[in-house]
Amino acid sequence: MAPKKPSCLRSLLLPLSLTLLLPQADTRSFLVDRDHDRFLLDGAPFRYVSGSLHYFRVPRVLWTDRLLKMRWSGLNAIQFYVPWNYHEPQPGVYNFNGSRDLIAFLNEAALANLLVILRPGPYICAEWEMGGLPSWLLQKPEIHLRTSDPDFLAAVDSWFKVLLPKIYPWLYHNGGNIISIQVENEYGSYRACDFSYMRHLAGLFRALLGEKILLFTTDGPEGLKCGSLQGLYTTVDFGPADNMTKIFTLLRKYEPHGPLVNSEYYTGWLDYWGQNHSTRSVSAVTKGLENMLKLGASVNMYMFHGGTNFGYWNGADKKGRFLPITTSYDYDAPISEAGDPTPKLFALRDVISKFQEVPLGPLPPPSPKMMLGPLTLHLVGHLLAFLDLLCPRGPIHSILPMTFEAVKQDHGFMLYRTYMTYTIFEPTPFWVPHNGVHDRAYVMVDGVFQGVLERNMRDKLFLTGQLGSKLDILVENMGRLSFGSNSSDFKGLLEPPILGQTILTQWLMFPLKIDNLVKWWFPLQLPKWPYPQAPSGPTFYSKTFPILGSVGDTFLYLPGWTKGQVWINGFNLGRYWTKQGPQQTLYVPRFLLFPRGALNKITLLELENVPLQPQVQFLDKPILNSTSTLHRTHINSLSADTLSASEPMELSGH
Ligand SMILES: CCCC/N=C1\SC[C@@H]2[C@H](O)[C@H](O)[C@@H](O)CN12
Repeated sequence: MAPKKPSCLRSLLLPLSLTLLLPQADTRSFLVDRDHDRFLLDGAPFRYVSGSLHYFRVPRVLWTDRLLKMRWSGLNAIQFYVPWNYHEPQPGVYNFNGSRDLIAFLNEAALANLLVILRPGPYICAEWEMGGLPSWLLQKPEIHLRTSDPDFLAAVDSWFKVLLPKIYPWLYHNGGNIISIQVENEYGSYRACDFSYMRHLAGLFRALLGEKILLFTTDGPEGLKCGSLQGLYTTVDFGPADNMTKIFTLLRKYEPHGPLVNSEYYTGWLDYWGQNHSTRSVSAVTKGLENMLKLGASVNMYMFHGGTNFGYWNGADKKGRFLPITTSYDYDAPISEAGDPTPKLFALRDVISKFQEVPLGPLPPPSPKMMLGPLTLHLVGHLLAFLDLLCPRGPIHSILPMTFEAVKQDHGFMLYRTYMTYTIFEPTPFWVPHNGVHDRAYVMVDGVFQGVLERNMRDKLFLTGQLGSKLDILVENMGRLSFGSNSSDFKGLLEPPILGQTILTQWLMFPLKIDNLVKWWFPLQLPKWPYPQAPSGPTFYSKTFPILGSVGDTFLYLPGWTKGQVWINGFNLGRYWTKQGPQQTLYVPRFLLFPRGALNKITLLELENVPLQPQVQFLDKPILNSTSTLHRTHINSLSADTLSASEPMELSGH
């Protein structure tokens, strides 16, 4: 389906027979039939069986593959968010190119014969950085996010006046494939409960999208009171372990008539670094789906394909302590992070086939996988040795430390530097009051790594140093809170650190542009290391390697490394945290790799400790469920030849 075109042009684009069959834009409709508790599509009873996938977690070259697999699974619709921060990196600067080409994704979905349930926010949650809100909103520190705060609404209006006109032609009644649009996201779970805000959003959507498009809200059962709004169709979200009858009965208090809708039926769940890998059983998920379909409900399965939090895009939760989301968003979904069908997919397809026609024909086979290595990486240099290149504009000086937001550093890392104003002979406590490290701080004195301070976890180190010694603190932003009562999750040193009895002042802030360095400046002449000790702490390692045969999808395995960031041929693959788990491998889509002997390059920024053998491997299977304790047993279980293989060998691509 293409967006609205003059009917004469449409008839030229389509064979006459098809033109006669397809309803013209002026007769296309997607409506709620309250008399019969159902949807109507072009006047005929319709129920959607939908699945969520996020274009912003899947490289564009893989969109078609994932969408066709979802169509083959029996889905007739997909649901996805639009992350504001993915498209407006700075105020008034917009990016809808490449893997951000939202219209191209809508078109790919149309070509796969999939309708679309769109969720443009402005807040989206989704375990995405700051729930999709741009961090530059926090340059006004007093802003009240997700409320009728005029500063927040002004930014929202400006963003939606760019976004919504782009999707207008893609609304179903205009000839496109968007059948409904969600306003906000689980607003009832947010402390503000600001109806003026929700009414403002509803008014903005109506003003820019017209009266015909179905607008809806989604909330958990406990959020319906503050999350629903008159004029917006109310839907719920719940998983296989929840009481469907009880929740749908509660929903009927808000929508006495019209189709029952579960907008997020959880097929799996998210993972946090340091916690066990989450799964949901095939039997429970399929049973719950069948029960809902028997009721005539429309259902969206969250997630149907999870994908990956590449780069720094993961969000975080707060459950007693700060919990960053892992790089993998596999979600134990029916389609795996690498795009492979799982037993859960086939079981769900069988259930769907009992209620509606599913496409025939074979599902595309799993993608070719490859193993490689182990590769031995070499030391490129300590992060401090590249400071001039990492911060070409030079540092910002301030008496007190400044946050990432104050210096307009959205993601990644910032170095904070001060100088010791007296000699400290005895190990002296060093800490940041009020849990003020957001989120991890790698502390160095004259280039020597002293240890890590971690939000909620580790708040004190003991330091010594000379008068005039450099005290360097590399602070890592581990992703802003994507759920919970306060999304104003400022990053950096939120308070001036204290050494002994001294509040440390006179700071230099170096916002680091690491991705630019990795992309453009490596390989470099090894910079001179100005300190007597060997580099320790944040250090770059790298390896250039050929792949002799064809390439396949693969999973980067970093045994013995601690925590850091990885780039493959300049692409930021995401964070690793081998020491914490449960994720032990990073998904590497084959299109990132050069085949047939061309040179590839892997670059690591290891933040803590490098293994004695600085090796990595590429495996043909992911390891997502191995916390550090389990991990050692897992290492032992890996076949000896896998671990002891010599340097790069011919690919076992298959
Ligand atoms: C008890 C759950 C409250 C938080 N809601 C969640 S956790 C996983 C999912 C995604 O974040 C999704 O974006 C939310 O809308 C609902 N949900």
